[in-house]
This record gives sequence, structure tokens and C-alpha cells, in this order.
Amino acid sequence: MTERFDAIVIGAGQSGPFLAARLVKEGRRVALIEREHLGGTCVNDGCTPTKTLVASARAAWMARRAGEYGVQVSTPVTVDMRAVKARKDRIVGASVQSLTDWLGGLEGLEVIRGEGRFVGPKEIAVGRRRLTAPEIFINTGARPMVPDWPGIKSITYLTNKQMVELDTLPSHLIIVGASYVGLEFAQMYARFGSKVSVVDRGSRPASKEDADVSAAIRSILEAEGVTFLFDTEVEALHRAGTGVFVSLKSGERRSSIEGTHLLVALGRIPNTEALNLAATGIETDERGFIPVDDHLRTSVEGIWAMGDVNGRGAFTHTSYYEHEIVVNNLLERGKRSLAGRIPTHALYVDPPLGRIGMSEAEVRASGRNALIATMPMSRVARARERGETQGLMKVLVDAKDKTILGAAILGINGDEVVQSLLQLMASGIPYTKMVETMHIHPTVTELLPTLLGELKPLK
Ligand SMILES: Cc1cc2nc3c(=O)[nH]c(=O)nc-3n(C[C@H](O)[C@H](O)[C@H](O)COP(=O)(O)OP(=O)(O)OC[C@H]3O[C@@H](n4cnc5c(N)ncnc54)[C@H](O)[C@@H]3O)c2cc1C
Ligand SMILES: NC(=O)c1ccc[n+]([C@@H]2O[C@H](COP(=O)([O-])OP(=O)(O)OC[C@H]3O[C@@H](n4cnc5c(N)ncnc54)[C@H](O)[C@@H]3O)[C@@H](O)[C@H]2O)c1
Repeated sequence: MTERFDAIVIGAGQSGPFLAARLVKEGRRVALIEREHLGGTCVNDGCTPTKTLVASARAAWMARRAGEYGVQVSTPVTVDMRAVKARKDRIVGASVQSLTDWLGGLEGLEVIRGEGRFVGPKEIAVGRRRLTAPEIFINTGARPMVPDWPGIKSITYLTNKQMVELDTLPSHLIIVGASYVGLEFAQMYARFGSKVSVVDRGSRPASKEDADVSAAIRSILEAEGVTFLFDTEVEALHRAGTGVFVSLKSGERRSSIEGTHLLVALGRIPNTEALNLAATGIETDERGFIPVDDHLRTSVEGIWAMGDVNGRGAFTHTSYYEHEIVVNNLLERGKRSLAGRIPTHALYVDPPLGRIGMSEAEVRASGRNALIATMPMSRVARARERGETQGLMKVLVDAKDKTILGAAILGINGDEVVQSLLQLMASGIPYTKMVETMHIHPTVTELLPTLLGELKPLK
């Protein structure tokens, strides 16, 4: 027998649970289907565990540098990886538990454990159960992409999922992919005490960022002992004892590298295959993402897709924001849409990179008449006082109406500081207002008016 609900949410990632909670608050009867862990990638093997581990790695790094601050710590500083993992497990466990308790206590919501699969236009199978609802919301996220390299099946490799479960220190960690996942783990494990080598087929780390930002990230990580091999691809993998031997190709040049562990960090693919979307008439794009309009509606009426699975964003905040758009459109008769969303993200190397709006390369490509200013973090008093002067700040503004077009802050608290520029940008307030505003000393933000005071035409 098919069970009727008012709404069905497939996947308990970073938008599904919040949407489900809002729907039951409106009196609807909702089924939330999850095949693995509540909270999805972010809570279980993404943001929460990695940022917890980044914090442990920073503690190790600061302990080693303690002498620079006149503080004596007995050396050598050692890291207890079991204790590091136990701390991570406690923090992740508490988040999952609070989500479980919260969802479990919502009247009108049934959390169903299992894999959801369409068996008809509005009918979903979970194990033996059959469910139907007039409104269905897909929030099934994405998973690591692992290429079919020759020899991959003969070795043991890690993705972010297994990396956050390690409780031993790799003596040589090889990472393929020098972007978000690869860079955060690279610095973290270098700080824990591993030898770290990073391979990427591109020519610089975080290649979607401007070249000067990439160069600064590279020098921060290299100064901590990370080795980069750019313009290099994996040709084959072989088992070497308990470790891995990687054959590499760089143009015509062949080389190899041997390590104890291999992390594959090459981007993510959407979780759409198991959904059997053909049964409902939704066609995915060539990369497997579910196309949606600016209101998160799929091509089938009454079915929405939010989060990484729609290919419109790949962050927790983009997924969460999308549930807000759906709530606004569906329950509040609002007009919020993806069209007005300002791109924002952070990269949690230490110091972090905070980014909003357009990069310099994007502004140049747009042909806009713009102004630009950059400043090394060494000019920021707060950074000098803290002994952390790596990085730079960059801002771009529209030459005509003086509004902010984009900014990058790679430096202490860059992920937080950049968001004061985000507020100006979202409000359409000219940068001159910030220049005229008194800020608190000594902070990183107090240097933003100085930075903005140094704007020059973008040539
Ligand atoms: C290592 C790492 C670190 C990250 N750090 C950050 C960060 O610091 N900040 C940030 O903003 N983003 C970060 N991200 C990205 C962030 O984790 C994702 O963008 C975010 O989790 C996307 O959430 P989502 O809502 O799309 O779904 P997900 O969180 O991926 O959840 C989808 C859920 O759907 C379930 N599911 C899938 N298919 C089915 C099915 N057929 N039936 C039932 N259930 C199903 C899955 O089990 C999963 O629980 C990180 C990612 C990684 C990998
Ligand atoms: N701080 C954060 O918010 C955060 C942290 C981690 C992950 N994430 C999310 O996770 C997603 C995935 O991140 P990611 O770092 O895995 O992927 P990515 O898509 O950002 O980068 C993939 C990297 O792998 C390289 N590459 C691809 N194929 C290759 C090959 N065959 N050989 C060598 N190099 C190759 C690319 O040049 C690129 O540098 C991101 O889109 C991001 O949204 C976010």
C-alpha cells in the first residue's frame, strides 16, 4: 500500500532537514528519507570534522612556535592522533545527536532510514515501503570523484570520508588535488607531522582564485613543508608494501613518488544515480546534476532539488540558503531567488581565505570599468602583533557607482572580516561610506577603509 504524505524530502543534508522542520511547523505531514547519517557531508565528513581537525593542527603549530612568543613548551611537540580523532568524534557526535533529537521531536515529521528511489512520477520506494506526496524535495548531495586510474583497484586510497577517520599519522601523505579538500588536509597533516606531497594537473593551488592569491597560499603551505607537483597527472598506481607507488606524468616527463597514504581530492559527483530519476521524468545534465531554475524547481512540477545535487553551489551555506528560497516561495509567497545570491566562500587553510563576489580575473573578463586595491597583511597591526602576517587583502569596486564588486582576504580572520564588505555589497552602499566610518583598533577590519582609500583604476 502506498503511504500518503504532504511532502517528502530525500536526503538529510544541509537544506532537507530545515525545510522539513519548517513544513511540519505549517501543519504538514512530512517524510524525511536518509540512507546514511543525518546532517550529510557537512556534519559527518566535511565541514565539521575538517574544521575540528584544522583547530587541532593549529594548536600543534602554535605549540611549535611558542618560543617565538616567549613561551616555553617542552620540545619536540608531539601529536596524539587518537586524541585528535576522539575530539573530532565528540564534536561531530554531539552535532549528529542534537540534529537527531531535534528532528525526532518534531510532530508531523517521520525520519525514514533507507535509500529513496523513484518508482513513479510522485512515488518513492524506501526498502519495502512506498510513499507518495504532491511535493518532493531532493537534497541528496554529492560524493568524492575517484578516477579509474590504472592500478586503483590494487591499492588502498582515502577520500575525505576515510581521512576524517584516521587515528594514526601517515609518514608520507600524497594528495592528488590542490583545491579545497586537498589544501586543507595538506596543511593540517603537515602540522600534525606528516611529510605531505600534493599533485595537481593544474599549474597552481586553488586555481579558481586569482594568481596572486594562489601564489600566497602556495608560499604559506610551502613554508610549512608541503611539496607541490603542478602540471602533473597520475598515470598509474601500484601497491608498495603497505603504501602506494604513484607513477606521474608531466608533459613528456615521467616520474614517480612513493607514500604511505594516498588522498584523492579531485572534486565531487552528484548523488543522482540511486534516485532512478527516469521514473519521474527528470533528466540530469551531462555531469549528473539535476537542473533547476532560480527557484530550485526541477523540470517536473512539484519536485525541487536543493544543495550540491543541483550543481548551482557546492557549500553548506549555498545549500542552506536554497532551503530558505523554497520556504520563501512556497510558504511566504515571497520572491526570493538564486538570481540575487552573491557568491561567497572560504578556504580553511590557516590563515583562511575569505572570498565574496567577483575575482579580479572575473572583473577583467567582464570588461567593467573598475578600481582595485591590494595590501599585504604585513601592513595590518593586528597581524603583526599576533605574529601572523602571511597573506593579502584585495578589493574591487565599480568605478562609476562605487559599489563593491568582490574581495579576497587571505589573512587572520579573513573568513569573518570579508563579510563586512559583503554587507556593503548586498546593500548596494558605496565603499565611501565605509571609508568615513570609524572602526575598532586593533582589528583587521579597521584596515579596510585604508585599503579602500588606496583604490586605483584596474588596468
Ligand atoms: C572535506 C570537506 C570539507 C568541506 N568543508 C566545507 C566548509 O568548510 N564550508 C562549506 O560551506 N562547505 C564545506 N564543504 C562542502 C559541504 O560539505 C557541502 O557543500 C554540503 O554538505 C552540501 O550539502 P547538501 O545539502 O547538498 O547535501 P549533503 O550534505 O551531501 O547530504 C546529502 C545527504 O543525502 C543522503 N542521500 C543521498 N542519496 C540518497 C538517497 N537516494 N536516499 C536517501 N538519502 C540519500 C546522503 O546520505 C547525505 O546524508 C566541505 C566538503 C568536504 C567534502
Ligand atoms: N572550505 C570549504 O568551504 C570547502 C572545503 C572542502 C571542500 N569544499 C567543497 O568540496 C568541493 C570539492 O573540493 P575538491 O577540493 O575535492 O575539488 P575541486 O573541484 O575544488 O578541485 C579539484 C582539483 O583537482 C584537480 N584535478 C582534477 N582532476 C585531476 C587529475 N586527474 N589529476 C590531477 N589533478 C586533478 C583540479 O585541477 C583541481 O585543482 C568543492 O567544490 C567545495 O565546494 C569546500
